[in-house]
Amino acid sequence: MPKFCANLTWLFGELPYMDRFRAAREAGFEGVEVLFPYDCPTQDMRDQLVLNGLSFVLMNCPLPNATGGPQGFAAVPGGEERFRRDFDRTLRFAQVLKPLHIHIMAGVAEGPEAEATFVRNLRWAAARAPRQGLTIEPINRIDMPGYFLADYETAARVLDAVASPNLALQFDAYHAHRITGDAAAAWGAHGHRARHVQVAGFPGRHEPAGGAIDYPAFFARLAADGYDGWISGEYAPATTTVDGLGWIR
Ligand SMILES: O=C(O)C(=O)[C@@H](O)CO
Ligand SMILES: [Mg+2]
Repeated sequence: MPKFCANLTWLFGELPYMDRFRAAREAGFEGVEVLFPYDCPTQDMRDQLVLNGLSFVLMNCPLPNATGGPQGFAAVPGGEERFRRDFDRTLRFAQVLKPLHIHIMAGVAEGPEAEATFVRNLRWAAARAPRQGLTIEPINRIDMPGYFLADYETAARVLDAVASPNLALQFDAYHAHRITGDAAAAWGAHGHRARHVQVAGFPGRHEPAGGAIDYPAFFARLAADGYDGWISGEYAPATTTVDGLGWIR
């Protein structure tokens, strides 16, 4: 049985943030992720997780940049100090929130020097928090122009170079389809590196149903491959969140 979790940054947006935890539980989810859980009282959020018996699956590093500047510095040459400071701040939140994974964002950069910077920073982070699950995620450059990590071959090289047991691939089927044109084939080639999966329909990034990605087949493939991590709904509901949850059944 797949473990589905709800991305509360995208789902249940009809509700105030703190009410989304109970709504997710009532809708049948056993886990949630929040991309940037930084601007709410951390203990209140922890209480919601415990009260509703929810696993906290994932959060992002770094904190959102309130000045509208770049999001993520892990692959930005010259941004090492900023990356380390941000990572340590994320770890302080993580001590309370206890996420299974922290997704480390690469930021906007390009070229071999950026890749070398990414590897160095990830090695540092993996050693700094050896018991914390960490992920990196290829994100398509149409949605995030200039984002460094925008293909699976680079992700594979970086993961091999870092070679740390607590760093793995975050496989977002929506991005995979936009990057490669075939999410299922990308999973076939790279899914063995994944410890976290996110899903959304293509091309609209609504519910994972009825678009270009055959999700019933994709979920069956994950199960056949022995994937036992979480599958997160990270999409913009086409109508209301609850009305759109038929895909889980
Ligand atoms: O954009 C995505 O897809 C993500 O998973 C986010 O973590 C990026 O903010
Ligand atoms: Mg994603």
